[in-house]
Amino acid sequence: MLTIEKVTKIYDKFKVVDIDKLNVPSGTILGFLGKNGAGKTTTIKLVTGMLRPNTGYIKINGFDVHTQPMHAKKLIGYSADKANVYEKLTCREFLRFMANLYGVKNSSKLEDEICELLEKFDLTEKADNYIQSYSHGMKKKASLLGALIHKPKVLILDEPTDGLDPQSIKVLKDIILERKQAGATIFLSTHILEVAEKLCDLITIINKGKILFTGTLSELKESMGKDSSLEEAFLEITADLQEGK
Ligand SMILES: Nc1ncnc2c1ncn2[C@@H]1O[C@H](COP(=O)(O)OP(=O)(O)OP(=O)(O)O)[C@@H](O)[C@H]1O
Repeated sequence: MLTIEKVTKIYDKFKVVDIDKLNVPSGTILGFLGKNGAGKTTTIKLVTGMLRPNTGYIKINGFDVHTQPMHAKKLIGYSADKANVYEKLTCREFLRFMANLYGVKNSSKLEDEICELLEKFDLTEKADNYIQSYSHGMKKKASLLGALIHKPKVLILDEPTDGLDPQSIKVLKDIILERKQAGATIFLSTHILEVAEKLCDLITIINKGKILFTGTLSELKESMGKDSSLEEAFLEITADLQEGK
């Protein structure tokens, strides 16, 4: 469960994030959508505790990210928009390191889980090569595996499909659905509306730091008063704001 309450983040006197309330229950995938510069990455950095809000609070399964950071951060798996990996490690070493960081001890079970994830993402052959030698997409996959290896209760993914090939996108979607079935909370930002449409239980649209809509896809269509696609609804909602309607 993820709770955002009265959170603002101010840069140069502007509120780049100004969220009154957002709840993502356990066992739910929320797609966080918005135009470039809408405030998605800043919100994600606030949720992961990398940034401190000017006002308000964020809770992960009831633990405040800023006043109880160890309890809250232990529950989070995070993959950044630009792959957050240690390039001087091999991918296998990186995954062991990430698991250990979150309290998972070295064991044959962990080694099996690492092998399984590497295989699913087609990284087995290069698993013992340094990440610095990887392509952009391979680094992104390593970063995603680092977020998944400890089976976090709350998974935060910033542009998770960016740079991935279609096979890996399918594998990632299946893993996200499995984690949801297991009761995880998944918060993902994306510009790929097809990903949001197919995968997400809830959609949030943010613009200029403020949430314009949160609900299911059918509620979004209902609010538009017609049977529009997510793309049409997204363009219409954000265009209205641009024109100051
Ligand atoms: N460190 C910073 N200093 C000043 N302004 C910042 C800083 N970080 C972000 N901003 C501003 O905050 C706003 C939101 O940026 P953010 O990166 O959260 O957008 P985004 O929705 O993730 O965009 P994109 O889809 O392009 O990645 C932008 O106007 C950006 O210029």
